[in-house]
Amino acid sequence: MTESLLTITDLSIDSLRDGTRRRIVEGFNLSVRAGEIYGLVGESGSGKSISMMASVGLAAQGLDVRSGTVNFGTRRFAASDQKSLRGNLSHGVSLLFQNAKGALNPFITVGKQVERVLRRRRRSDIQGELKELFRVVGLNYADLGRKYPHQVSGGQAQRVAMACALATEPALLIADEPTTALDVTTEREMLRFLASICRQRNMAVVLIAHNLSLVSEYCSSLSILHAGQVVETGNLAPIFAEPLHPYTQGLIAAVPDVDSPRELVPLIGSVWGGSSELDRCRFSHRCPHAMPRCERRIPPAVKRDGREVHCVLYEQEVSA
Ligand SMILES: Nc1ncnc2c1ncn2[C@@H]1O[C@H](COP(=O)(O)OP(=O)(O)OP(=O)(O)O)[C@@H](O)[C@H]1O
Ligand code: NI
Repeated sequence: MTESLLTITDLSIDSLRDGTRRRIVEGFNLSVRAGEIYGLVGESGSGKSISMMASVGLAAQGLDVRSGTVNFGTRRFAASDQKSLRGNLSHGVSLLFQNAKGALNPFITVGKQVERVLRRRRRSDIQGELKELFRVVGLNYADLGRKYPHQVSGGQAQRVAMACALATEPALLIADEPTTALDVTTEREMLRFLASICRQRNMAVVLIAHNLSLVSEYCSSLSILHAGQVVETGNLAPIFAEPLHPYTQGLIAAVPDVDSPRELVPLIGSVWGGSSELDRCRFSHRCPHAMPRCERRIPPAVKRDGREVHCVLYEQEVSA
């Protein structure tokens, strides 16, 4: 099996908003191999973006990285050392966000914007490489290179952003809801395309998303995050075949199935409800199986069939 490219271990992050300290990511782990698409799924506010941004040294103001280590290739960093993470990972990691159109500079043609990124690492044959990059992302440089961002479609803008991201030949791409702003057809096209680039370049991708069913079509491994805690993580197939965590079960039950339509089961309650105690399962206030011990400590990690589940329902397996 290929070695892991990026491994995040025991990442914890506090928020310092309004003068109060709040633990918003607790014991986050993730490991992605070269050439693999890794899905990171959870509801809005569950901590997907801040976990990944903090892992590459881009934790925003108001956040305090309390613990964790990041291994990237053969190097190891303390997650709290954001400066050194930023300095060292900026060469191997690219980021892709939603709303590419808004992120591109409206006063510079899309061709020039890709060219600028390209110039940071290449000295020769810039024009040839530029045309090639446009071709790789499925765009024609002659048609689009001289257009300004407002003159291209949302899907085309996202491809331009992808060309910028690929121009540095990253080993890892963190795609934070890259298709949320696109229509369903363009969204699938974009993800299929991402998957093929990932294979061709042996590039690792962490794909952050809300939509579990969509992500599951493209990734081989998955982490499901709830209120800053990973609830279930590992290989996609066993998680889908037999979701163990009640939250994963709820998410999968909420996915419409075209082949066998059934009533959808909406998840009740909000991500951050429940008591503000730190050492507890943060899903217990929404959980149909909640019991008193869920409130007493962070649930243990239980390994089963190529995945790990964090839930007291399986804790007898830890000692077994
Ligand atoms: N700069 C910040 N300072 C303090 N708290 C923050 C900051 N940025 C985000 N948070 C808080 O961290 C939590 C997780 O935010 P994050 O953006 O990672 O969620 P997410 O899972 O990416 O959600 P979405 O799907 O909406 O993007 C939220 O409760 C948010 O309010
Ligand atoms: Ni986010």
